[in-house]
Amino acid sequence: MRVSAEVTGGSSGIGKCIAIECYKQGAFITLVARNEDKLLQAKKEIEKHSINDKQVVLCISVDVSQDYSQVENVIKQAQEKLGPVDMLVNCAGMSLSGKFEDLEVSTFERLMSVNYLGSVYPSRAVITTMKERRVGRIVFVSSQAGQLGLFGFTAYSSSKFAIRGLAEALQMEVKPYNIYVTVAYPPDTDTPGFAEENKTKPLETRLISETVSVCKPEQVAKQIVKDAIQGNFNSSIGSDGYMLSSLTCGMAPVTSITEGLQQVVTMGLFRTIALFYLGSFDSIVRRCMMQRAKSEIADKTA
Ligand SMILES: NC(=O)C1=CN([C@@H]2O[C@H](COP(=O)(O)OP(=O)(O)OC[C@H]3O[C@@H](n4cnc5c(N)ncnc54)[C@H](OP(=O)(O)O)[C@@H]3O)[C@@H](O)[C@H]2O)C=CC1
Ligand SMILES: CCCCCCCCCCCCCCCC(=O)[C@@H](N)CO
Repeated sequence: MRVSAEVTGGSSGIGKCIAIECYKQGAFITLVARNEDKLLQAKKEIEKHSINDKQVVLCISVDVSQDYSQVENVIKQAQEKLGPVDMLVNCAGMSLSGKFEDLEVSTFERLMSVNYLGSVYPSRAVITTMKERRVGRIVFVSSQAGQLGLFGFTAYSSSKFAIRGLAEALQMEVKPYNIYVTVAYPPDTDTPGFAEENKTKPLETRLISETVSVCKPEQVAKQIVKDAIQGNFNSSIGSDGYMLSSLTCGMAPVTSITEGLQQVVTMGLFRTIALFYLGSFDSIVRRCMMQRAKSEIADKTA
């Protein structure tokens, strides 16, 4: 049986590693992103990992955040070539950080359209066929910053929180059709997108983020693909990832009795640990503010 996986943002970083991971397991791949050179480059890289000579990597150049009918059309065309999508991974996204008052209003609009609407459109385009076939996996790539809000991420965090609401509601709708939704919450991950983000990241954001160490995209991708295949609603990585997911489970669907029991038992402990983290984040913010005030005074008197 041939399995077809479609990965938005599949030309770079985490998305590319997810595509490689699926390809290694024998899937046919559709990569969706804007830049055609990067798409072709990624296609070549992915094809090195083939396990049989029938496997295909198809590239689609489209902006997932702009025009729904265009997204729907290209996905339809891809499905005509490679068959219906079994797994959709919504990984196209971007991050911009800065203090609330320093971020352009257009940045809020941009992040919401790429990170949120850019996940709605492809999902909306594949869901009807998935429901008809009674098969499917839809993966959303949120972020640890979609589990807690932190300094500098007023625009980014909200776009990543939005994904969670979408995923919870959608999962309740499609579960009877044997379709499983996964939301991934990666920590900082060493990708071209992360390097770009770091160019304008406020000091506070960097110091707070450094609480959790930077992951390799291959490792994040492996975990996401594994959780998606197993039909886990939650996908996280590392001990902080585990604690954050358990602590912020809210009314998220539960995948196993063990998972539910672990959440019940660990809640109080993890909240206690979280209070210490929150205290340390506040003191980072205060320290940075005092440092800036000091250097301003020094500049004036110099
Ligand atoms: N790296 C990190 O630290 C973390 C990342 N994440 C999330 O993981 C996802 C991937 O991140 P990462 O691998 O770092 O990012 P990269 O910048 O390395 O890759 C982003 C991918 O998305 C594509 N893309 C971006 N905007 C659009 C668009 N409007 N339409 C279609 N494709 C688009 C890019 O291609 P092109 O530009 O050609 O369109 C590229 O393929 C993002 O959603 C990010 O928020 C979550 C937690 C941590
Ligand atoms: C029990 C409680 C445990 C608490 C642990 C708290 C850790 C907070 C660190 C948050 C880091 C945010 C990473 C965002 C990554 C991202 O999305 C961008 N890099 C995208 O490019």
